[in-house]
Amino acid sequence: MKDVYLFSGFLGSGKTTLLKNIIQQAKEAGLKPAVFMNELGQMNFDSDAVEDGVPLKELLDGCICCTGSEKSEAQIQTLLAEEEFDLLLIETTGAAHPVEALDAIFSPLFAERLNFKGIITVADGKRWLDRGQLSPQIRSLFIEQIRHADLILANKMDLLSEAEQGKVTFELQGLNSSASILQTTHSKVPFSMLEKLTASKKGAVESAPVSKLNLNTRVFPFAKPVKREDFEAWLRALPETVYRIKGYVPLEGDKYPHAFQYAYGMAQWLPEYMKMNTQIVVIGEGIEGVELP
Ligand SMILES: Nc1nc2c(ncn2[C@@H]2O[C@H](COP(=O)(O)OP(=O)(O)OP(=O)(O)O)[C@@H](O)[C@H]2O)c(=O)[nH]1
Repeated sequence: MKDVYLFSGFLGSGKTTLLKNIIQQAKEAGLKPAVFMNELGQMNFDSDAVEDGVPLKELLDGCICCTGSEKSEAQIQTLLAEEEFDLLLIETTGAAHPVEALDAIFSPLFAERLNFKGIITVADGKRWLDRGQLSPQIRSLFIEQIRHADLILANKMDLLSEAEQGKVTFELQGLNSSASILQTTHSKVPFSMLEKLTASKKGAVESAPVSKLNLNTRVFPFAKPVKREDFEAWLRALPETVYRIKGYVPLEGDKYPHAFQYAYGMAQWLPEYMKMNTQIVVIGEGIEGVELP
């Protein structure tokens, strides 16, 4: 039996960061992880985060739930048939309801082969404190992701004061008293803590299905390099309902594009050392009017 862990959490909360940490730790423990990811939008930036040699399957353009769990089943079946691995790490899109995403894992096809260990939900502490600014549907998804977790990471603690850290932890625990909760920065959790999980039986899903969310994704290819100041001014002017941007941005004067991440008002630039497809994906509500600078 192969242990399966499901990583849940809102857009930009730190799931890919967790994935990278756990891949590293599992390898150090002599285990071979495989990864199954799905992405909202047709681009697979996050798969760049998975190092070579780790078996990886992706489901682009949607979440496990809304593109049909059959497709996910097929991908997992291929992984099982073609690859040697000890554990499976599944990163769901930030727009997925964690329980709906379980459908594929609990397929009778895998009953003898997969041992589901639990849902690990990464919650962005700052976003939690400011949840009043989210639309009701998005807020309820955020809450569902916490309620169904077996382990909650109260993440991005470095961005909060001690009092805020306490408040977040207390409130998250109040939503789900049966889950363990850990305060983290950059989703740092010992793999041994995940190994100790034994998943609780998941009940019926009561909340609004994700398909009713008004989340949209748009992909913007760059025709030419942009000035960093112009791009940053554009970011500041974006509506608050833009939750997530990722991609590769060509900057004037630089040979290679920069990997770019934006989550909840915070931008991160990382230099790249090779040619990448210069485009970004923007995820949010009411983003029809958004155009590149
Ligand atoms: N300051 C701070 N930044 C963090 C922390 N954890 C992750 N980040 C940053 O937050 C951004 C989003 O992190 P990811 O791990 O890509 O988030 P994700 O949940 O995989 O995002 P999606 O796949 O879009 O849902 C990145 O720029 C990370 O470097 C943290 O604890 N503190």
